[in-house]
Amino acid sequence: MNQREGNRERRPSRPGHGRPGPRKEGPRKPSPEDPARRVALDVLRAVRERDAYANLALPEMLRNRRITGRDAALATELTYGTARAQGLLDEIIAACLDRPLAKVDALVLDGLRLGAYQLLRTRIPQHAAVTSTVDLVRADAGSHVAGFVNAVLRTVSEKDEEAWLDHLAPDAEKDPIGNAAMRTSHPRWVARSFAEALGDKGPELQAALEADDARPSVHLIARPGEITADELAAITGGDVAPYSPYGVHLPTGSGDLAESEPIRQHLAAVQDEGSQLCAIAATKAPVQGSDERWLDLCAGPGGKAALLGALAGLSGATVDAVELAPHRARLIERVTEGLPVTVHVADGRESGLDGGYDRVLLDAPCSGLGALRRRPEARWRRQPSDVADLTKLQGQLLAAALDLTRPGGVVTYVVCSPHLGETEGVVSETARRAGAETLDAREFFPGVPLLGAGPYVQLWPHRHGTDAMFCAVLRKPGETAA
Ligand SMILES: C[S@@+](CC[C@H](N)C(=O)[O-])C[C@H]1O[C@@H](n2cnc3c(N)ncnc32)[C@H](O)[C@@H]1O
Repeated sequence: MNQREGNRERRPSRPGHGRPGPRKEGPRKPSPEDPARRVALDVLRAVRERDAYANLALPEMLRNRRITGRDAALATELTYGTARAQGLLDEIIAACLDRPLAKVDALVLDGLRLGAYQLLRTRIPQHAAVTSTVDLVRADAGSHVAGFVNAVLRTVSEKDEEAWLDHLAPDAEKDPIGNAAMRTSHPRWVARSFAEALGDKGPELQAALEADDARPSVHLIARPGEITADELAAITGGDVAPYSPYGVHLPTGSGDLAESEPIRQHLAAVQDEGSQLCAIAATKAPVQGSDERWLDLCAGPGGKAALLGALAGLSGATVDAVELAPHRARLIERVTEGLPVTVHVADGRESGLDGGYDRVLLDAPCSGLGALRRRPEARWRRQPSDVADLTKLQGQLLAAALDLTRPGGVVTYVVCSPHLGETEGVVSETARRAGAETLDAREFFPGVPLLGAGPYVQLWPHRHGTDAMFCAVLRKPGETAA
């Protein structure tokens, strides 16, 4: 039943797009009665209006409004859950309207998404989900929209999520990718790129998308030479990571990490285990001859540079870290303080550095499709055209990385994406042009299972519990240094 059929008398005259009616000016006061939902709605709005990142905006708002405990947990669940499920929620909301979704005022749509998420994916009672949402939207967009929001949400609540999916999802036989995409709330093009990388449109694609839709645990790195993973796990109450010797997994929902003592003392940092494994691989690939000069060509904000720097310090090497954005270069300086790392603000394609490096890590700018689970709204913000722009830059940076490497030295190419354009496409073409040898990267991920046929490594949330990082290792041809 659509909204016209079921709730005609409740619908407002027309809460038109771009004409939201009377609104309060300036920042709205947090509602004392419902601080959690107020924060969630304000973050969703900031994401939409200012391109804010939910995982940065939310903790800041919680801190500023002094929201803690159960309210903070509820705000987190509602904000991230709604942002992640946005496309699916929109499909369902659209099915309850008698006009295009684009005609609904954006402020009202934020509220409808938040309300629909509560109805479909939480155990919050229907009455509480609807009434609280109506109250919030009324405060933001005016009383005239209250009946409309109430009516739409009541129509949403007539089915549970599974029933909506049965109603709306494409046929699984005819369109398996479209079906899996909708069932796991992913854009179709993202699901297709996963399917192409996995070589599967069936159960494994479904598992990969489901893992990508789940809230991930936070991974920490115990800084080599500062603290061991065992010690860090004991202090934080986490578990030692299965593959990285420096990794610790925290339980989901661990509190404010900025408050964590090991992080405050710079003994540990937040870093996905997949990122740790790729940085370690960059130090493991055998080079022929000297092994003292390392380069991190796209280093900001410095997670991998800090790990490289610590390992370089232990082995007597030094690291040059290049970053285009000055503010990100400053972050590298901060996290590599005391380590043998020199930071350069430059374009990696024309860094002006003297070449002849023994090892180069290129952790290239990428679509981030491999870390969507950590950035709730990202899957709806990214566009297929982003990838085309990025692959050109990635190819240029990889060619520059090979130029800066001495004969016999190695380049490790990493992206946080499984998209074949950014992974195999960039590497095979650039390696061919440069005449570089492709090494079997699986050898530098000891103990990590399910790495496929090689020579590249593609990690996956559903197989490894990591972000979907890609890693290729190339050796520059030519004479070796003594
Ligand atoms: C994937 S991030 C690197 C993450 C980093 N390795 C870490 O572990 O923290 C890519 C970085 O490359 C930088 N970047 C983008 N274009 C660049 C260029 N042409 N030269 C150098 N750095 C660039 C971005 O600003 C971004 O900080």
